[in-house]
Amino acid sequence: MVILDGKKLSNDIKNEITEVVSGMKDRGEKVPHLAAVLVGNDGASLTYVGSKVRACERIGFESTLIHLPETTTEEELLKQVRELNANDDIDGYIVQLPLPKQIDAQKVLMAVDPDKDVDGFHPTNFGKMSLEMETFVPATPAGIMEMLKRYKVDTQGKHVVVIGRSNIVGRPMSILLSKKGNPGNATVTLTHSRTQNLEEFTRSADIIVTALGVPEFLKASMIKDGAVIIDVGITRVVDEEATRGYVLKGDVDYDAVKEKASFITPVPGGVGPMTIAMLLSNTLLARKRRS
Ligand SMILES: Nc1nc(=O)c2c([nH]1)NC[C@@H]1CN(c3ccc(C(=O)N[C@@H](CCC(=O)O)C(=O)O)cc3)C=[N+]21
Repeated sequence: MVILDGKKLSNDIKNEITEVVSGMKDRGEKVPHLAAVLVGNDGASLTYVGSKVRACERIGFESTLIHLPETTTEEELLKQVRELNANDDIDGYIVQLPLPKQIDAQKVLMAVDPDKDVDGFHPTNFGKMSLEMETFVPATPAGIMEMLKRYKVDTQGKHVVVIGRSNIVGRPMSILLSKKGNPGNATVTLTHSRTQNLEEFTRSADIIVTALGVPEFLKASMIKDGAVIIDVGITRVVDEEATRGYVLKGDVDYDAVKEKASFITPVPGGVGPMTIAMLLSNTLLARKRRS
C-alpha cells in the first residue's frame, strides 16, 4: 500500500512555483496577486483562508484578505466582487464558501470575472473544463488529478466511483476522469444520496473518490482488494483530548481500509494541501495570461 502524500507533493509544487516567481522578480515583472474574500467567522473557513495567505507569502505571491462581517448583505458582497474585478493589481481571487444564508452563492459566483476566477466556479470556466478547453480547473479536483499523475496511478479504462455530486468536487471530478488523457480515460460512475445499492458500485470500483463529509463512511467491506482510495472528506469531530478540541476525520475508515487499498490519501495531509497548491498554480496562470 502506498500513501498518496499530499503534504509532500504540495510542497514540491510550491517549490516549483517559487522558482517561477523568483524569475519574474529578477526580470522586474509583477508577481501574482491572489485575493480571498471571507464572509463571517466559520472556524474551518478561517483556517483554510489563513493557510492560503501563508502559502502566498511563502512562495512570493502578493495576497490580500478581505474579511467581511457575518451580517454582510448580498449587495455589499457583490459590490466587493465588482471592485476586485476592476482592480488591475489583483490577478485572481476567491470567495470562500460556504456563504451566510442571506447571500445567494450562485449569484455571487456568476459576478466573478471569469479571467480572475481561480476557483474555476464560474459557469464559463466550468463549461470550458467540460469541453476540454484550457481554463482554471477547480482546485480540489485539479489537485486529485495532479496526485494521480505524479504517483503514476493508472486510470486508463478503470472503473472510478465518485461519491458525492457537488459542483466543486464530485461533478467536476467525474468530468475530468472521463476525459481523454492521462490521468483520464476512466469509466466513471457518479453516485449520490439517491443512489440505490451504493455498495454494489463501490465494491466493483478500481478507484473511489469520496466527497461526502460523513466521517468514516467508507468501510473496508465496501471496497475490493487493491482499490485506490481518494478521501476528500474533512470533518472536525469533537475530541476533548485533542489540543484544539477536535480531530479531523475523512470519509474513509482509514485504518481498516488502508489494509486493502493499493493507494490511499490520508486526512489530514492528503487532498487538502493539494487544493491549496492548485489554487496557487491557477493564480500563476492568471498572472501569465494577463501579461
Ligand atoms: N471558494 C472556495 N474555494 C475552495 O477551494 C474552498 C472553499 N471555498 N471552501 C472550503 C473548501 C475546503 N478547502 C480546503 C482547503 C485546504 C484544506 C487543507 O489544507 N487541509 C489540511 C488540514 C487543515 C486543517 O488543519 O484544518 C489537510 O487536509 O491536511 C482543506 C480544505 C477549500 N475549499
